[in-house]
Amino acid sequence: MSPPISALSCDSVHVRYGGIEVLHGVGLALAYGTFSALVGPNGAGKTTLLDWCAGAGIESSGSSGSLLIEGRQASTWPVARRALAGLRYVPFERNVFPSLTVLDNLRATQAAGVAPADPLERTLHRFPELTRLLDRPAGVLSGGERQLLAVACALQGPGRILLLDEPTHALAPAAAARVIEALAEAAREGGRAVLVAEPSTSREALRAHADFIWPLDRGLRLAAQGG
Ligand SMILES: Nc1ncnc2c1ncn2[C@@H]1O[C@H](COP(=O)(O)OP(=O)(O)OP(=O)(O)O)[C@@H](O)[C@H]1O
Repeated sequence: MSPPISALSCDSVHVRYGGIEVLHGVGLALAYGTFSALVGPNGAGKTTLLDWCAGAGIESSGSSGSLLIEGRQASTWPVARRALAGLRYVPFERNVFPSLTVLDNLRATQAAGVAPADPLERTLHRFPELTRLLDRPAGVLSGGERQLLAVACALQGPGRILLLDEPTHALAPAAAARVIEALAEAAREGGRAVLVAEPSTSREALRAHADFIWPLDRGLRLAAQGG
């Protein structure tokens, strides 16, 4: 019997910035229905790896590696094709439309004609902080409010493979726990493949909910833990 096809896997990923290699042949694999964490200290290369998987502008910087999305070689695909294949990337910055209101950001992430994966009422129940902000331009939100909105948009949207760079940054412990629980639920109950990059496993909710931890340090990945 052949092994199950990963939602997303990458292998032998090398990335260089201006001749300096910062990822030295790393890889990971994500399965639908699982919640994973890419964990490493500042400068380990977490953002670089997520950017590379999402095709976010570093393809031409001297990088190489294999990327499979549902078993199809996707490393040469442009961002839009990766998105059509179900990949949704929530970068650390510039993760909302600043000139649109919070409500319009939430609407904009839904696919036309497709019921949202997470209806608006559920999103607002999950993140009640957003309710009083619905008419406000996203560009004036605080860092934590913006993170909540970015996560809510990803949960509402149609993406089945979610990559999120430090989604709990700037959040108080209780809100961070709700974000992690919501993402873990999207994986377990929604059948999505979810990967968050975080600097450590100090958040209790992350330790409690992560099916797999992928440690990354100085561009080198150690063996995955969990499963
Ligand atoms: N555009 C760039 N040009 C040159 N070097 C870069 C660039 N972006 C990142 N780097 C370097 O690549 C290495 C990995 O950075 P990266 O941002 O991927 O790490 P990280 O694990 O996400 O760190 P953090 O937790 O601090 O966000 C760092 O040494 C960083 O200085």
